Amino acid sequence: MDAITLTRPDDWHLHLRDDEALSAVVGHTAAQMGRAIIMPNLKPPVTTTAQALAYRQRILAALPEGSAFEPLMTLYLTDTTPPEEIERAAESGVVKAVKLYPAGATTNSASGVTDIAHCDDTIAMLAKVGMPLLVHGEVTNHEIDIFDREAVFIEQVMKPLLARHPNLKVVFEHITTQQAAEFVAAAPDNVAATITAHHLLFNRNKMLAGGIRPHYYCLPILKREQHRQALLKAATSGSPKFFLGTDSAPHAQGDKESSCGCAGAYTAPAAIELYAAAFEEMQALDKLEAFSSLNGPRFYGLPANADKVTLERRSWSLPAYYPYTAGQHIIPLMAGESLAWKLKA
Ligand SMILES: NC(=O)N[C@@H](CC(=O)O)C(=O)O
Ligand SMILES: [Zn+2]
Ligand SMILES: [Zn+2]
Repeated sequence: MDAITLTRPDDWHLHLRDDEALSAVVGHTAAQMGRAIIMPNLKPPVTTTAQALAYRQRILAALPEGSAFEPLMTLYLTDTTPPEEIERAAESGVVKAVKLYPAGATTNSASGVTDIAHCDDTIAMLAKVGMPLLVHGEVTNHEIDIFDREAVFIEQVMKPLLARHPNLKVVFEHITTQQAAEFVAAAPDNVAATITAHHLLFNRNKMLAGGIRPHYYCLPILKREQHRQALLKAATSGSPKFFLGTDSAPHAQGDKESSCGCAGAYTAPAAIELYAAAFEEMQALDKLEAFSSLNGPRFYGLPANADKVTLERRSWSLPAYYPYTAGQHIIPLMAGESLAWKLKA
């Protein structure tokens, strides 16, 4: 097979940042994706519908001329988000989901939720209006080993949350473990998951063996091979519960290559090509369209994109870097390495 035609994909988990950084990165996603769920972890975070509307305008203003890319906005849940904010969000038609960051779990999560019990009425309102709760699923108890934080989260937070709110739509974001893949596969239809390309392609050896590679450091952290295999199996299973979410998370080179480097992998410029590589590894390219373009809209209650894209089998190399904010570069995942598939322009 030398070409594959797909319904245009969407990215159900994306970081676009703001200002100069936003302008530097948004075109990479807009060249591939019809829509993306935009993460709200700005500094300060996007906690109100009014802020989400204003952020959406800044994204639209930063898009390349003529782009039809549609940003789908989210709110950042805090201990004090009132249920009325969820009603406003639902009425806006522009905010599509609310994001739960356990306080301290990841980049810009300091204002996140300290105890989910504080949010019970607000989460009940989400269930009532049918708006998904997107979850960064890692515990923040620093006594728990970093490689175990997702599996422990399922037991300590996810299961009690769903027991309390059985109809709540939940997206377990960027799953990285066999436990999460199996949990979502067995859960009722109101529970789904996004999977990144990097967690499908790499295990922790890529980051840690033969030298430390900071551009592969992201949260949740890359796990051992057994978990990668479970994610590949889930993504290519044909189950509508699993869909594309790159978690493309740009950070300046200097902030990654540091004695205390930031978490986040930059995959937006080659997003669909990276997923194609993972699906090809499983000889499951025939399952790529459902994962990339159909399952996500179905879960969010939106139509699939009307246009198509074509991937061609053509070897190309990712550049060593992309320009970022003044004087800074971003190093993409697989910088300088080659990929077998290329999206036709
Ligand atoms: N994934 C990451 O490693 N980083 C994300 C935050 C997140 O999605 O947890 C970021 O905003 O940089
Ligand atoms: Zn996250
Ligand atoms: Zn993210």
